[in-house]
Amino acid sequence: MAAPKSCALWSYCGRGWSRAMRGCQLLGLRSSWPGAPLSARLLSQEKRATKTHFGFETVPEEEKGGKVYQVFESVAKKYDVMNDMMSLGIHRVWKDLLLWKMRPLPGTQLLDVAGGTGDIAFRFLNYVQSQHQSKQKRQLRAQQNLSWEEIAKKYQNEEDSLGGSRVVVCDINKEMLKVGKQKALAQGYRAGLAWVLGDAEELPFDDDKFDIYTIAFGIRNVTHIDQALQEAHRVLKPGGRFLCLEFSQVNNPLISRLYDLYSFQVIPVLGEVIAGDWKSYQYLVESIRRFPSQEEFKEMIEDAGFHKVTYESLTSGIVAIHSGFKL
Ligand SMILES: COc1cc(O)cc(C/C=C(\C)CC/C=C(\C)CC/C=C(\C)CC/C=C(\C)CC/C=C(\C)CC/C=C(\C)CC/C=C(\C)CC/C=C(\C)CC/C=C(\C)CCC=C(C)C)c1O
Ligand SMILES: C[S@@+](CC[C@H](N)C(=O)[O-])C[C@H]1O[C@@H](n2cnc3c(N)ncnc32)[C@H](O)[C@@H]1O
Repeated sequence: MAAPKSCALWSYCGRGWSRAMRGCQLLGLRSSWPGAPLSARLLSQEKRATKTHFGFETVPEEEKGGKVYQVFESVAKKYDVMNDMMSLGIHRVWKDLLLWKMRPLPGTQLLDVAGGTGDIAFRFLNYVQSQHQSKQKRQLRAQQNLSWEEIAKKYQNEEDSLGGSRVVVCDINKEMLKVGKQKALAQGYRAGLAWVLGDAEELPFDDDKFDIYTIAFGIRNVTHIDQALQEAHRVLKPGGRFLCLEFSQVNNPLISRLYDLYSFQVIPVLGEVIAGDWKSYQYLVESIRRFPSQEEFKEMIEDAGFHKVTYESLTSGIVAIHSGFKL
């Protein structure tokens, strides 16, 4: 597996450090190389010693990104079928609920980070298209004197059918995006949709670009969650909304016992049987247990500068949707 080029960038913690590293990269330098300035080498050694978690494993920070990349490269082709099997289709309801919470207005510019195979983007396009069609129907009913040609013209323009709304799917993994693009082609999604390879911790977009930022089942995999949240804040327009759908903490002790049983005894077995990949699904359930609780995550979102942060737990807290605004 070839880790993405931006792998070296995973070994930073703050923005300044990231920029310095990027500068070194552009100059073809690495801070660990003997030719690099002493201060950069010392910082690099310090960073190398910083540990994080990959599921229940403790790993050096700079290794986590590569490991996560491998997981999703490995599961990409079976990803959608696995989700339906493991969740008995419930993940579809959770994703629909995210859209209902979002209620995008005509002309919404959405960025779906860690968008993978496009589930959120396709739901968004369906939603805005049906909203726009209803609006057009209402307008047509009000303009009874239009000719048939004029009516047909209104329905023909594909770009127009979305009322100016657009979605950009951004994901770090080429294989996940490849599967997503194939799905889009097969299901006839073309207009208003773009696919971008990029890291949630260092988004390849200008400041104040998007009305809504979504991340579904993605942020748990990011090495520096605080950095990803700051990036979300940066790319949103003032007034823009952050929405995150992620596994969370089950508070009912009985459900929690059943959930643990299902997670640890069933999910990796399904992973092995269906996708031939026990390890990736073991990582999935372990990473869920490592993720902060609803309240802790809410605080992290507030720390990144978001206001009016709220959350809603779904299915007894198996997942939660967090929402916040950039003011
Ligand atoms: C590598 O990384 C990943 C790979 C991926 O493919 C996906 C993701 C990201 C995840 C998504 C996009 C979401 C979709 C994927 C999942 C939901 C899989 C993860 C699943 C869990 C962590 C477990 C929770 C699942 C659910 C609540 C869905 C519903 C499932 C059931 C109700 C289980 C029913 C199954 C059986 C009855 C089969 C027999 C099971 C046993 C013998 C074991 C014992 C099990 C039980 C007694 C029942 C299980 C009970 C629960 C799960 C709790 C029920 C809770 C309530 C009803 C509130 C990715 O990062
Ligand atoms: C469980 S999938 C979620 C896909 C999709 N959002 C969904 O709900 O089905 C997690 C995705 O996060 C992506 N990912 C992991 N780390 C990332 C990062 N640092 N930046 C962008 N995407 C990342 C993975 O490549 C993968 O496609």
